[in-house]
Amino acid sequence: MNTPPPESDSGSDMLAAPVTPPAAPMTPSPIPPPAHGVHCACPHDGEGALSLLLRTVDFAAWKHQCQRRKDLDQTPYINHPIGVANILSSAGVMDIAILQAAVLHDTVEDTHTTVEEIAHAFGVKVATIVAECTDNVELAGPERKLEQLRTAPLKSPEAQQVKLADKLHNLESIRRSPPVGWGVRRIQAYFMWAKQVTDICAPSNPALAARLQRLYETAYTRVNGEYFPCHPDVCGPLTEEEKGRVDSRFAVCKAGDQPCPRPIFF
Ligand SMILES: Nc1nc2c(ncn2[C@@H]2O[C@H](COP(=O)(O)OP(=O)(O)O)[C@@H](OP(=O)(O)OP(=O)(O)O)[C@H]2O)c(=O)[nH]1
Repeated sequence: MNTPPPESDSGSDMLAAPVTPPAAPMTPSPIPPPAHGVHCACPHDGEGALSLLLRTVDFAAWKHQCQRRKDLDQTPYINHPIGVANILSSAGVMDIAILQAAVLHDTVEDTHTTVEEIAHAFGVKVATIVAECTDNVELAGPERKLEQLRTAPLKSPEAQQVKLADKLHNLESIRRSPPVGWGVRRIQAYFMWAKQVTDICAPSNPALAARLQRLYETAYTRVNGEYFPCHPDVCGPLTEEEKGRVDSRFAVCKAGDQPCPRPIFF
């Protein structure tokens, strides 16, 4: 007895179509292949801005996948570069190369990525901005900070805008949830140094500069239950609105969520 052909829900003419064996199932790999390493050329022919930006975010997420921020909640590192790009875009920056450079700005400094790799994947303009935003990691902390001050006026307006957004994101995250172990003095020292850098870069994007100025004038942080001005020289008195903001660090957590109990360092 002949067995009937398997039923199809795709209409009768599908029954007449030649049967092709199903493709072999893909073996899941523990680590997905770095699509960005396979794809090259910059940008891909005909690639739209949205696709290009997503490819850039995917590349950066891959590179930062093992890294966490220094805050108590051990936020995934990639939140920072995405946040920096979002600050620029919400300030009206539409140059896709600047947004891509923002997403990639810490890949060379903090991962094994090279400027050449970025140039290959995303083009020379993006790679040049990223290189300008990359500190010389061979310098010790204080020298690196002086070097940022020395080089800030020499940077392109594109790189200066990324620096403004980078600092704004770092400062806002310090205000909300300072890195583990940072006391008031360290927070204030970071704010004072950051202001010197952003004052130099301010003309590249007045809207971002104005946001930073507001932050310097209003930001407080809470350490051991006490409120302190983040920038001791320019900050005004503590307002109720600011107090609420400082206290809102758990606002993004759902009820029952806990911050990571133990710092993880990579
Ligand atoms: N605010 C904040 N910063 C964090 C956090 N996690 C990591 N960082 C990074 O730490 C650096 C600031 O800490 P510092 O003590 O001043 O720098 P250092 O560890 O490299 O010496 C910043 O990078 P940088 O390259 O040294 O300075 P920048 O040029 O990005 O400002 C910032 O991106 C976090 O949770 N909050």
